[in-house]
Amino acid sequence: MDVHVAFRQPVLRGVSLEVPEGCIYALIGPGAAGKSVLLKTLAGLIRPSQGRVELLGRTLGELDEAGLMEVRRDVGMLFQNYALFDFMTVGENIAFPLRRLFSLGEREIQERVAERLARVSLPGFEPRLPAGLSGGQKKRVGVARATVSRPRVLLYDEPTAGLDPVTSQKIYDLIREEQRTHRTTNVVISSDVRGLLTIADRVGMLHGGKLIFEGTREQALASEVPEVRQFVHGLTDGPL
Ligand SMILES: Nc1ncnc2c1ncn2[C@@H]1O[C@H](COP(=O)(O)OP(=O)(O)OP(=O)(O)O)[C@@H](O)[C@H]1O
Repeated sequence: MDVHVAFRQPVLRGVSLEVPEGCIYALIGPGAAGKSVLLKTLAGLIRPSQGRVELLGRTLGELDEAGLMEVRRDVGMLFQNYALFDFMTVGENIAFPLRRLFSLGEREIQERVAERLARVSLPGFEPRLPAGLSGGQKKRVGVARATVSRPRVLLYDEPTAGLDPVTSQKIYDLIREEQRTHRTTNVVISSDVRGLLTIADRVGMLHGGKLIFEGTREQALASEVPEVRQFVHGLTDGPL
C-alpha cells in the first residue's frame, strides 16, 4: 500500500496494489518503469522508504531477520538474468533453496530435485552445468528452482526473455499448470505482453513509478487509457 522506493531518484511513487490469492498477476509496463524494483520490494529484498508491503498476512517492515526468513520460505523467485550459480550443477542449483531455508534429508532433496526436473521436461539433468544449457533450458531450471520448496507465492521476472515464441509459450503454460496444480499466487513480469496475457488473470501496468491501470485481462485488452491501449496492443502511435 502506497509504496515508495527511491535510489538516486524516485522509482516507485506511491504504488498500491493487491494481488488476489491464487491468481496470475501480470505486471507490465515500459522499460525502467519500476517493475523489477516492485517485484523485489514484494519479495522483501528492497525495503520501501515509505508505505507498507503485506505478504501472506504479514507486514514485511515489521519483521526481524528470522521473521523475514520465515516469509521467504513461502516465496519463490525467478530472477531476470537466470541467476543460476555457474559453478554448481543444475541439481545443486535447484536444491539450493531447500538447503538454505529447510532442513530436509538428502534423499528427500534428491527426490524433489528429480521431480522438478521431470516437471520442467529436463529429466536427468542434475549433473549438467548451467553453462552448457540453452536459454530456454536455463529458464526451465530457474522455474524448477523457484518452485522446489513448494512456495505459496511465486514471483517471475521476465521468465521468457530472449526465448523464441514456442519456447516462451511452453514456459507460460508451465507457470499456468503450476498455478492450477498447487494453487499458488503468482506475479509475472514480461515484456512479451501478448504471451503473458494468454495466462494472466489480472493485469497491472506501471508507468513512471505509478500504477496507471489495474484490472482483469479483458479490461486490459479493452482499456481506453492511451498508454495501456498502446502497450497492450503493441501500437507504434501513442503517448509512449
Ligand atoms: N539497485 C539500484 N540502484 C539504483 N537504481 C536502480 C536500482 N535498481 C533499479 N534502479 C533504477 O530504477 C528504475 C526502475 O528499474 P526496474 O529494473 O524496476 O525497471 P523495469 O520496469 O523492471 O524495467 P526493464 O523492463 O527495463 O527491466 C531504473 O531507472 C533503474 O535504473
